[in-house]
Amino acid sequence: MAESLHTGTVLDEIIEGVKEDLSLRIERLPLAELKELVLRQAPALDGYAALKQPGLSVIAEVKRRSPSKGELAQITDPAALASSYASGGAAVVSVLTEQRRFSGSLTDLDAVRAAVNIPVLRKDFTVDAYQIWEARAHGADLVLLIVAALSDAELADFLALTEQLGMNALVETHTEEELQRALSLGAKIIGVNVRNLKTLEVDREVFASLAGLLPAGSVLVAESGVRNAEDVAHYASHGATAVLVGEALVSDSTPAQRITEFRAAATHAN
Ligand SMILES: O=P(O)(O)OC[C@@H](O)[C@@H](O)c1c[nH]c2ccccc12
Repeated sequence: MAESLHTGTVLDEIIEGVKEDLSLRIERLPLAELKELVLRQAPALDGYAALKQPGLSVIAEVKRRSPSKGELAQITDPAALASSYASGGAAVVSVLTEQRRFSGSLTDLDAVRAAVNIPVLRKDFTVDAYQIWEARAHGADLVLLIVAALSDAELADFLALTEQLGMNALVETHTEEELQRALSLGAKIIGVNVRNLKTLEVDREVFASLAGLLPAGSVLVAESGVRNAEDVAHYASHGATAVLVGEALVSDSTPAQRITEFRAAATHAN
């Protein structure tokens, strides 16, 4: 286990709850049965290709609440929200499935999967291979792997499993050390979360400082704290190939237009 798991941070607390909820699901549906469901799924869509398209890609998130801000929006119809994201030109829809802090669920993931034909990211605190099988069983094409929550051995295992399942991983980093670990284990899609998950503080400058360390041509996602087109232009000018946006989209009355505006802002930044 990573050292961070013993220090009592927000991340540690979230993961504790995730593990408790997970053990109940495993009791209800053992891994062998879950694997049967995966066999019945259509093959995963290519999330890497979707993010590598020319221009800035937007990963638009279905996010009900957050530990730092509480409820963000009353999302009564996650399928309709996801459809509007797709119509605005989102490359990928992210669905938060963590229940205790983010009020997400696999039900939200199912609804979104049925509503759109672009790649879907299951956004959760992945600490067990079971969650990756589960993501695929529910039609997700990508999963989030948070480097701060995983040992090298776990990260390597989980990357291999996503590949085996035809999926992609968004590998989230926040420090140079985490970035180096992600790169040395062969992560293809790197995320830089400007929010520190141990303290929940946002520092947008973290993005530029880590982006500069990456080889040219990397698929690089700027995560968190996108408030407006200016923030998007800022990340794009520092090398983001994609931005991951939650709050600014769920709290907007016209999210499709907002996505179109974000994509245009990046064109001007380069
Ligand atoms: O709502 P925002 O500030 O646009 O952030 C979206 C996304 O980056 C954030 O939800 C996030 C990034 N990494 C995470 C890991 C777990 C849970 C949530 C997250």
